[in-house]
Amino acid sequence: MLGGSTGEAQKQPTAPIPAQTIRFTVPVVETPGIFVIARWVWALVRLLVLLPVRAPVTVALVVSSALILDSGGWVPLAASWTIAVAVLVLWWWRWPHTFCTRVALPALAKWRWLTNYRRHWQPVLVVAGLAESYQERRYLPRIRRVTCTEWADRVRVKIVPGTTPEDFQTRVDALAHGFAAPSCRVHVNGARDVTLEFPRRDTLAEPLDALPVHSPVDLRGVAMGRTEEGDTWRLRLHGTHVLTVGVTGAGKGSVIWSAIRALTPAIGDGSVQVWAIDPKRMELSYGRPLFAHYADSGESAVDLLEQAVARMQERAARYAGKQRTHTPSPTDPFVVVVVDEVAFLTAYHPDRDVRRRAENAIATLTSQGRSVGVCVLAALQDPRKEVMNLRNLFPDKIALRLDEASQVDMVLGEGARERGANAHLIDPYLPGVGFVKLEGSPVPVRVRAAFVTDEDIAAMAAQGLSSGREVER
Ligand SMILES: Nc1ncnc2c1ncn2[C@@H]1O[C@H](COP(=O)(O)OP(=O)(O)OP(=O)(O)O)[C@@H](O)[C@H]1O
Repeated sequence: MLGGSTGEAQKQPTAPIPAQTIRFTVPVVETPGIFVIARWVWALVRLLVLLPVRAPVTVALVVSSALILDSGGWVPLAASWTIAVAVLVLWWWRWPHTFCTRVALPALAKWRWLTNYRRHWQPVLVVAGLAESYQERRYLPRIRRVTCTEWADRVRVKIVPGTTPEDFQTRVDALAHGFAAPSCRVHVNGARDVTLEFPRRDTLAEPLDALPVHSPVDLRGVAMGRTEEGDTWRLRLHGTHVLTVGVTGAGKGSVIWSAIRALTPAIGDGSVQVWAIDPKRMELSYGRPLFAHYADSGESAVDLLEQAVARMQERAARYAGKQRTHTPSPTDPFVVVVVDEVAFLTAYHPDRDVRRRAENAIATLTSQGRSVGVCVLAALQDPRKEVMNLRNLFPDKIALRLDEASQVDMVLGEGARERGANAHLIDPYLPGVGFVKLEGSPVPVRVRAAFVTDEDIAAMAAQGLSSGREVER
């Protein structure tokens, strides 16, 4: 018989775990004072040797001032400084651009590095959770370089191995607040190499007048307004569909009108047609002469959409087996179907049949219209699925001011808010400001649409008609 019962062999759940007999640990050896002092001396020598390389201008100024003071006294020193300042003022006055890029911005970058980024780097990154610990050592992302543009600071960072740029992208709010900036955006340069961009001022605070119209029209990027970096914001229309979302007063009208304005020369020569649906009768009615078709009631809007579907299908049948892309021409114009407040047709219209037909037509146009030269440019106030379940059929989306943080990802796609697209925080006094994703980059860009006034629209309508275009009704 085996010794002991099964019950005896079982461990009591409360029984203490026996201590290990031998534990291996790293011995702690006290560092002798001489080593500590030697390290400080080495750091000081290294600093003095590297200083002329790291700050050549400052070192040259200090050394030359000291030499002048030593050889001639205070008067020659004051005279030299006066001449140097006069030369700088002359430079700034005669060549402000080169003064800015060669003197002012590099000096500002040094100042910002010293007083903001270098000073707060460790605490901000540790508290934001971007410093890593391994075997009791802390690893901190390293600042490679700080540069300044006219409106932002750019901090180039070498990230800790094992972390990813996404770790920074998900902490942009913490970084922005930590370095006292209104926002922060992360650009990936390469492996372990990112740039953090901190705006110093809002370049989009001032409204933008309607942009000049250029002919011929480039449908791959019509000029809509300005990006935060000061470039022209261009929106592709041919081969895509665009959904603009924003609360009432967010400036959806300025997005629609900026696009139509850029198309005016092509509307004039007949290679582009705009078909407009205007349920509010306020937004688009002013530019009626520009539109090939116009509808302002539920039934007429659905008729217009179904007509666009028929045109699209006729074209697709004609192209089948012969051509795979559409080239705009007066015989086969590029059709832009503009739908203001699309939810009126898809969710709010009392007639169920109108809602169903409108949804079917929009779904058909957005899923099949791209390659045959039909684009839907729609505006919407509420992006929730119950209101607009077709939003994913629009490849390009623009998020103007939104009501809730959760709506940002609904419009711009998952992770957009974490990457800094705070569309819910846009100032109500900045209509036309929003976020877009430009082609080839997951990072949302802040933009402002130009404001097209009623007078501009009247002039555009006159131009469209004076080109001899016949308006279909
Ligand atoms: N890009 C812009 N720049 C400056 N001001 C603008 C801009 N866009 C709109 N505004 C101002 O904001 C007001 C509201 O704009 P708009 O009517 O385009 O908003 P909306 O989003 O279409 O609102 P709704 O859905 O209620 O029609 C305009 O009357 C205009 O004064």
